[in-house]
Amino acid sequence: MLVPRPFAGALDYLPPASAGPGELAAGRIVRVPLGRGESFGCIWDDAGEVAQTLPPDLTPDRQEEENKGRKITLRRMAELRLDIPLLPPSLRRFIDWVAAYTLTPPGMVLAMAIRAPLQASARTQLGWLRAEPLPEDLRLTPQRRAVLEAASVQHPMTTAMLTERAGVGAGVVRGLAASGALKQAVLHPEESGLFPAPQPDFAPPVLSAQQQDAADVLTSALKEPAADTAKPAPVILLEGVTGSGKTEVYFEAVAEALRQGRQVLVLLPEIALTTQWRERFARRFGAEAAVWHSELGARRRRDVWCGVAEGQVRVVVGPRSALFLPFSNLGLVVVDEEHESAYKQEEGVTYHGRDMAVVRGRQVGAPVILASATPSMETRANAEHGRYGHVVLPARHGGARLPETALVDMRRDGPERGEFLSPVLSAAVDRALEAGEQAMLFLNRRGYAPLTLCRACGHRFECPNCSAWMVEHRKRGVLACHHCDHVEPVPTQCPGCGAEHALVPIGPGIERIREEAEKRFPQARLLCMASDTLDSPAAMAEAVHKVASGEVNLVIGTQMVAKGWDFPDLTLVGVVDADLGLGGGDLRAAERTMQLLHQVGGRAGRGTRPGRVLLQSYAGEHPVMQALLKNDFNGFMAQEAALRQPGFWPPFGRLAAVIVSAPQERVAEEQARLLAASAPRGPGVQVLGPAPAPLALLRGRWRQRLLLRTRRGIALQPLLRQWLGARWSGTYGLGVQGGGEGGLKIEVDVDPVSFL
Ligand SMILES: Nc1ncnc2c1ncn2[C@@H]1O[C@H](COP(=O)(O)OP(=O)(O)OP(=O)(O)O)[C@@H](O)[C@H]1O
Ligand SMILES: [Zn+2]
Repeated sequence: MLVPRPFAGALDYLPPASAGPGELAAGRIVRVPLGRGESFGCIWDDAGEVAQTLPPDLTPDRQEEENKGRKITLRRMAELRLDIPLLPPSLRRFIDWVAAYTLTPPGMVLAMAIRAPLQASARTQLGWLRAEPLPEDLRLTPQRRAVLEAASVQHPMTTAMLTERAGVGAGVVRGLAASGALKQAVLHPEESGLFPAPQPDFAPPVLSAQQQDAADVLTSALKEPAADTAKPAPVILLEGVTGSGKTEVYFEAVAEALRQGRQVLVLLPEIALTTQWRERFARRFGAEAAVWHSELGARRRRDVWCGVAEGQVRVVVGPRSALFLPFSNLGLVVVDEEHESAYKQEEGVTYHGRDMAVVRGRQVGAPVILASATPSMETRANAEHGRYGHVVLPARHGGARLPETALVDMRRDGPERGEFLSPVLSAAVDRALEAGEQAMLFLNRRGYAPLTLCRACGHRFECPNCSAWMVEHRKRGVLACHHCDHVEPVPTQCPGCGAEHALVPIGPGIERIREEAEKRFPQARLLCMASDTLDSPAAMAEAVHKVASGEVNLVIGTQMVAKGWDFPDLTLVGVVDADLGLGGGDLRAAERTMQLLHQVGGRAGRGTRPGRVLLQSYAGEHPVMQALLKNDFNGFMAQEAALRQPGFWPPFGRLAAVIVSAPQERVAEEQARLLAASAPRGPGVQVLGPAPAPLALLRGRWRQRLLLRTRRGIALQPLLRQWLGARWSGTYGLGVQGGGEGGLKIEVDVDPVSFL
């Protein structure tokens, strides 16, 4: 029995008194007594794991018995949850694999996988029908009209379905219900059209010759006889310049999997990106894909989860967490924008969604497609060494050209003091807007200003819990820490010297660029897109609609505007601070900046008119800027590889970060030193550190980092287990909070992406 606690493995239980024959199958979700309380669990069948006794803090009375070597009485399961489909074997093996790879207790991985079906209880639910006739005095707004168009007179739909389809908030649905235009009705999952089936041949595009070749490679990977079990299912890198039609091409593979009656999983790095993707999918396949993400209502999550397990859901689109859905018949996995660091989960179970997607595919024999215009170093290396297949789309679709990139040297041609848009960039925006085109200003920083300073005494506002400056958010009137929840009102008086009105914002955030743009381009129809202002899928959908329809002609945004969008009239992209990502010196800073700027530039000129990218930089000679100017992504990556190879940095070696943290700085330092003293050593194995983390203080905890680095052929996990396990046997697993000395915590991050 696997329970959602940080134990090293499964526990033993007696079956419930009432269990019928066949009901005790592995994968069944059950309720069990645990310690003094109760928990859910899943009947597990991993032969390799030794059954564990309950840990002492949960059953203090049993601890003594154990110590005296007496037999332990097994407890009885409380109840079988027959209303939840079995966890299929493939998901159970995946959970085991992720747990072992990331050094996470398997129960914690299980907890992620089965949260959804446990949260909402009953599957019968109520939905809405459109009243017929509609009330005569009904006040109609465009939003209400959209809901009424989405609603049916026969098939009830839930509030979530209606708000999703109409792109409005739940309030609109409630309003319509109150005015009698929507009537409540019982929803039957089978009849409600919850998961309409996508049609593989609904509206196939006419592919260019290049696209067709690429699509053929992908579909033939799916056609290979599954009987050939000696050969693992292929992983294929689909590399295509921005706007080359990668989506259209991998849709052909999706169609093939549908024809074969298999399920498909498409991963996107962020929920925000699903909006345009879903519309395109529905146009191509005549029905929506099932969307999976954390902001769905509990009921919908449960329905999708069960629908995936039972096979009614054919195509799922979602972020990395969708990997843990209980697919029963998975035939294809697509990871779009595979280079995105958003695929890495940094909290709880620290896993990389792209890498785990490859594992998931391999385990069930499903081909995996990794799509990107700027593939990660890891994936490129795998393709170069023949471990992955490689398909390239070298040109944009329909004769569109890649944008011209130019540099604005801020040392020479910079803006006036206190401003951030150079004359060159401003003039270019003016020209684009006058020509009836759209422009985008990109700055990867939320808020108004990243630092606030007292002009009189030099006082700087720092977060009390983190080693980070407080970021001013002027619209909300607060200073906020971007690393913890700390927020305080912007004071009028300096807390250092008491001076009145002496605080000055230093540097720009997106709000400040907006302010400047409003002054400078008074004619522009402006829209600001940042994750804190567009915080729901519906808000996002509305914003996208405004840009696509031309209602807006100047978009100002953070990294969320960089990715995947397809706005044909957008011709100019201005990068306000191209140097922003280069500081900090982490392993992937240059690679990431390159990918981000290349992606954001790739939004320009996707339609009939040519695009232009202007990079404002103080470091024009930097290899990243030079590569962007020459549009030489491959050359840049080859250079980067040459830098990483000699030191066995990934992808030429392996890394795991060990973060030691404690509320007292001294404790963290001491423990990190002790840990370093027992570090594994040997040929090809090295431990770097300890050193204070760049974010030395985070949420009130002092942090020290160690880095274990090995050559490619040497697995990290056994080394980590031996190293950390020997010293920290008091905790119930690694990578989670142990109740150790002085609130000490040791976290392990295999294949780290963030080095903060
Ligand atoms: N064969 C085709 N027929 C019609 N339209 C196409 C075709 N191929 C691509 N397009 C259109 O070209 C545009 C760009 O395609 P798509 O978004 O798939 O490119 P992409 O390679 O995924 O781009 P990015 O990497 O920038 O996200 C879209 O509007 C898409 O509908
Ligand atoms: Zn903070």
